[in-house]
Amino acid sequence: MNTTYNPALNLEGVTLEYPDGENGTLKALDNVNLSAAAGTVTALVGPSGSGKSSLLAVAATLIHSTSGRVSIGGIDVTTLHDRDRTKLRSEKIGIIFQQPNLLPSLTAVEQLVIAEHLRGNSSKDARSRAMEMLDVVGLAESARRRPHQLSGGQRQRVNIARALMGHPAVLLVDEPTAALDHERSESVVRLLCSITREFDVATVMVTHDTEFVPLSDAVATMRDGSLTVPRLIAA
Ligand SMILES: Nc1ncnc2c1ncn2[C@@H]1O[C@H](COP(=O)(O)OP(=O)(O)OP(=O)(O)O)[C@@H](O)[C@H]1O
Repeated sequence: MNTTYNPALNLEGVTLEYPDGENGTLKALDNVNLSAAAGTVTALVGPSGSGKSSLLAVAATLIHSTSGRVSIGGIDVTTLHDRDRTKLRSEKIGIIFQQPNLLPSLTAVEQLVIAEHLRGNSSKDARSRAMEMLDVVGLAESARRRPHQLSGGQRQRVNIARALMGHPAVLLVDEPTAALDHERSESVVRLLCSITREFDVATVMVTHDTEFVPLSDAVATMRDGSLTVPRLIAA
């Protein structure tokens, strides 16, 4: 029996350097370790410029770390060829940015169906799964609305539903409440927590709203590229 435990997302000794000046480098991530298990939300906090978005971009396999290991479900992505990494990203990772980036001319359900087509899945099931995911985020009644007919909170819910379309194992969320008022922010964070449990995904959420941190399972702080060991939050 194989008893090896592989967290959904694992970063080990990850360092990321950006070129800075003529010969210098800037260390945006400095020996970062982070492990996120399925069904849990890890909140990532820290001052501006501390490296939070860099960490998400490396975890999303959108940029290569300078050194260290990034694993998704036990697969070391740092050793994969570009095509395999792109495939793994599309099959395992859902990314939610602060701005939903919806296409203005498409209805809510079409936003989800087109994402599935871009993923190479043009099956007829895409539409029924899209309706299902809109229902999960409480927008079944708004499936035929276009972005300008939705509130900011509803647009962010479409964004979340779209990220769920590909059955991700890992959800990476960057400031999901940046454009929302307090009430809508809280309901979006609560929704992210409940889908994390319902779909058994590992969610890492960058947030400046420390008020909502207690809704997550653990919190880790970035400071000058270094990450503290995540602290568990009592239920
Ligand atoms: N493409 C880049 N090239 C060079 N330096 C970069 C680049 N992207 C980010 N940085 C630098 O890396 C450091 C970390 O930036 P990052 O965006 O990850 O921080 P952050 O914690 O997400 O900040 P914020 O909360 O303001 O979004 C900063 O010093 C930033 O200036």
